[in-house]
Amino acid sequence: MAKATAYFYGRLFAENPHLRGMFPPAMDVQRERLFNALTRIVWSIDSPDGLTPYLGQLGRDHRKYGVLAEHYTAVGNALLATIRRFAADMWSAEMEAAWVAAYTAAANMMIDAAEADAGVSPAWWLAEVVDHELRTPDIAIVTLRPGTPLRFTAGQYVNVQSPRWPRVWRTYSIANAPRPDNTIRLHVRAVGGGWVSNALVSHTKIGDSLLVGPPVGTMVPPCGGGDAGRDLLCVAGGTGLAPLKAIIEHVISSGRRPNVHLLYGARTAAELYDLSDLIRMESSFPWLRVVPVVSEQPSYDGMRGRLPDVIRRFPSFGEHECYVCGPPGMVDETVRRLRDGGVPAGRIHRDTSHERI
Ligand SMILES: NC(=O)C1=CN([C@@H]2O[C@H](COP(=O)(O)OP(=O)(O)OC[C@H]3O[C@@H](n4cnc5c(N)ncnc54)[C@H](O)[C@@H]3O)[C@@H](O)[C@H]2O)C=CC1
Repeated sequence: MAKATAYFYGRLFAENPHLRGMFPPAMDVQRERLFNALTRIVWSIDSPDGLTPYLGQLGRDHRKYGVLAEHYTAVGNALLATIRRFAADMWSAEMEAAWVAAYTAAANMMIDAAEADAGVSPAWWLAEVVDHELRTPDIAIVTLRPGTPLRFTAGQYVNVQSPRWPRVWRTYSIANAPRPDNTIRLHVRAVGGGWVSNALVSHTKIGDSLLVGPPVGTMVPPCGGGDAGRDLLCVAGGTGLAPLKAIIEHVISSGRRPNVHLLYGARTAAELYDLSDLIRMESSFPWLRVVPVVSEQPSYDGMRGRLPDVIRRFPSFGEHECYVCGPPGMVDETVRRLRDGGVPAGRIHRDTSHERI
């Protein structure tokens, strides 16, 4: 696959040199994003119900790059040349016709969504940093106030760009439900080699400006019907807490009173960077139960273990609406355990960074 993506970008930039300037200098994350998007489209081609909203979000999110309708033709040609080359013997005229039709339909959905969005919403927001709190040496909580209101649903995420790294966008979940003052909070861990995360944690201060893309993501709270009445289980690993905190805030502000279990995992007690806030939420909303779980500190005197294992110590969550977010390995294993424990797939909502646009 690495060879095919390298060929694709080589071909795209050779035939359209002016497009290179739209991409960041380092293409590693970009390659992965393209692969994720294409995989998602190919896997969903027979289920347009899921694909239409996904392509709509993808099209709207691409406005921040300055993407125009003609760019889709350039990308389509480079993709076709790549598939033709790598599928070699298996490729036929019928397959090519089917592929062109599928690509054109997908591109048109993205273009239509972007055009409709252009009438009602900015392509990106300039946001002022109004608070910056270092909770551990490498985790910061950054509060932003977008210049014009950014409408989102609890559980969604945004792409963020720092002036330090032009054209490099990284995704962060919004860690709060919509607020009257329009501010949004991000939980950011500086990761090794992470350009944007290090810029946000160590080189950003109150008064700075960042660029924020449109809200995306489908891990949102139940919005009505029978499921809205269910109790909730939220399983958060590290900064994967962010969207789950937003969902819990949303549930609290909706006036509903379901029981909410939040299992909040970190490697050490010191990494439970948001525990004091969560305990405050717990004391004002008695239906919320916060359970901190520490996996790599034998001296910790609370609940110890790995999140997927800890779930088994509780009575079944078979009747709950379950939300899981954190490192991909943790999410995969937790989802598997919940399924094994009798939770139907439709009631498990997940968000991992590798599935992001
Ligand atoms: N910052 C944000 O807004 C969001 C972050 N995320 C993702 O959440 C993750 C958070 O990472 P960190 O804070 O560095 O977490 P971490 O690596 O410190 O781990 C947090 C918890 O997950 C458990 N864990 C880690 N890997 C596991 C595995 N393979 N199997 C079972 N349990 C495992 C740990 O035991 C710990 O309890 C990142 O992958 C990030 O991309 C997801 C959504 C939003």
